Amino acid sequence: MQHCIATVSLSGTLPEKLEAIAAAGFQGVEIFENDLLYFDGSPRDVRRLCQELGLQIMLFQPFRDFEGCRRDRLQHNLERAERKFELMHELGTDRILVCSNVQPDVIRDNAVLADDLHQLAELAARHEVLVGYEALAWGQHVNSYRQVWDIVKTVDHPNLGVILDSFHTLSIKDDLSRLTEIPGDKIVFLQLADAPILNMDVLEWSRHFRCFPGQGEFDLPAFLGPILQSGYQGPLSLEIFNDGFRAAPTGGTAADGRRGLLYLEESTRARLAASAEPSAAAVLPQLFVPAPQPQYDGVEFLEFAVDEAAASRLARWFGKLGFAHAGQHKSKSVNLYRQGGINLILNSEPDSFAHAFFVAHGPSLCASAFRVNDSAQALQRAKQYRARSFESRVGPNERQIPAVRAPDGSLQYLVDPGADGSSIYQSDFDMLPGAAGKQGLLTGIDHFALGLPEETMDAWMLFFRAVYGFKAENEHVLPDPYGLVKSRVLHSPDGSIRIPLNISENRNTAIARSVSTYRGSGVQHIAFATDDIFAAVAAARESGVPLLEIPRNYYDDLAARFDLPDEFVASLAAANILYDRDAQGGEMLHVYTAQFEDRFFFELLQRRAGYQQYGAANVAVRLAAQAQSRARQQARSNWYD
Ligand SMILES: O=C(O)c1ccc(O)c(O)c1
Ligand SMILES: [Mg+2]
Repeated sequence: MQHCIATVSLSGTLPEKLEAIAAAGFQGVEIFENDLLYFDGSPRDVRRLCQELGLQIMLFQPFRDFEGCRRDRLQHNLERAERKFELMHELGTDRILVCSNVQPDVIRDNAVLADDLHQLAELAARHEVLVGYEALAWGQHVNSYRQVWDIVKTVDHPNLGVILDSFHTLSIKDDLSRLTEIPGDKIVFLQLADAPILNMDVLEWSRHFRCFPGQGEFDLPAFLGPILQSGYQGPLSLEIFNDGFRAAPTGGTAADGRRGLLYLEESTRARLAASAEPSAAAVLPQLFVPAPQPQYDGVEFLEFAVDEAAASRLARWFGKLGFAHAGQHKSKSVNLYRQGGINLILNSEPDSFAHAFFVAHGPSLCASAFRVNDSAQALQRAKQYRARSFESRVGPNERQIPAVRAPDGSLQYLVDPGADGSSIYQSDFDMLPGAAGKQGLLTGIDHFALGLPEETMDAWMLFFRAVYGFKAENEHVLPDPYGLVKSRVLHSPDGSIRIPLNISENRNTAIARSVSTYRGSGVQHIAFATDDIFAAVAAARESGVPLLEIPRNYYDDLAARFDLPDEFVASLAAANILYDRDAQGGEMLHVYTAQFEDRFFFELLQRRAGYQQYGAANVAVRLAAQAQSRARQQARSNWYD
């Protein structure tokens, strides 16, 4: 379908916005009146600029507080409209949005509103433009698309139709069943926005918290599906009022918007394909179908960008945690460490992607690799979703692994089993005696958590949902001793890959400090799975892994909360193991290591009886314990001691 976006959705000057919109591949644009007012050129200049960029001006908006106004204002309002119609000729657009009146003195009589809109439609006919009437959710009298449709039906004029906006309909949980009543050709325009579910004043919610499809929590396919079924063929247009977007780099936001519309098309298509109605089958050919999302089988490896010195320090940590040095790259300064099904790579190759990443961020996670059933297909899907692919320099006989750039520029490799059954390591590495992987106590990567700059969370959500088909779990707000942390887990549909994403608005929380240390997003911790947490802790202690100490008070509370036997609680306390239990009796037992150079730490974790969460209740305990440990360390290192 054709894609359009309102200029209000982006930061920058009008020419900057238009350039970004064209570069992202939109066919059209809604000119928001304020953007025109602030532009130091004529409407004809805007028209020319759009033409040069290959953009069609699909709508001009908004026109406010027209219908049902004070009777002595009506003539003035019609004259005001006429001036806008003339302006639209200069812009070269034939559609205008009239939003429902929000003035307290509006006349609450649909016959009067219909009469006013009839006069407006007559005027529009003389100017050969179309008027679309939109219900604002906070409209004084008209606040639902159902009222708008009733009035438009009454007026019954070829130059007046309906404008639908998903925000105004879904924010008030409006009845969607009458959407199919509106014939497609009576829908003048269709605006789409997602949003997080928030309990707040609807006007404030709309003006500050809208986001792109796939970034929020609205059921947009339930809204778009019926509209397409009733024959709407016009563009899908984004109209996003969002404080973060107004401040974010223009090009990236526009690109996210395009991805959001593609994702909405794919999700709506899936919904309609499951329907038995013939009108649903009829619209499928219009909708975006990318390559199917891959099937996943866990994390293949995690790769760290390091220099020689950091490589040897981190390798010592890996050794203490039971990893074997399993391979040495044939042509690069890259080493593989392995235990159970876990592969960790240290990359200190000068003049490489990892090196550039190291220079920018210091010791950090520069790449992760997902095991997929078909990496070529997974890469194709990523490209269809306009992700950037990456090709690394490979030596002779080394394997080129398909890779995609994540929103922060780090890499995500897509690794499939390969036709000849050989592993990616066999072709590129000289394998060492420990190559089979030490049969240690750690068996796999349960999850790895990232800390993100606050304003980038939306982009990550959409990227993982669209490109990889990951699911987003509900947001948790967690207390850090110095502020709040918001955490949302993304996981592959089968649960084999889990990535908690964390943001914080406060400046001194663990997440905020992580963002400042890395100068951007970065890995916060990596959780290794074990089948025997007590043995894993004993082994870690034995080899001198510093573990995070948990206060005694925590265990007293635990005994009370879960009614656990005293000896069990004592054994947890002795090992600094945190505990959680879900409603079905599933259990999680976990410990944390100290931080590696104030950047990231490891978690050893055992899930029992199908426990699926992350011990959110324990995060606050961990954050407080980490803050205390940092304070102790600082006290020890004071210069005057
Ligand atoms: O917030 C507003 O005023 C506003 C204006 C125009 C729209 O199309 C809309 O959805 C909201
Ligand atoms: Mg709107």
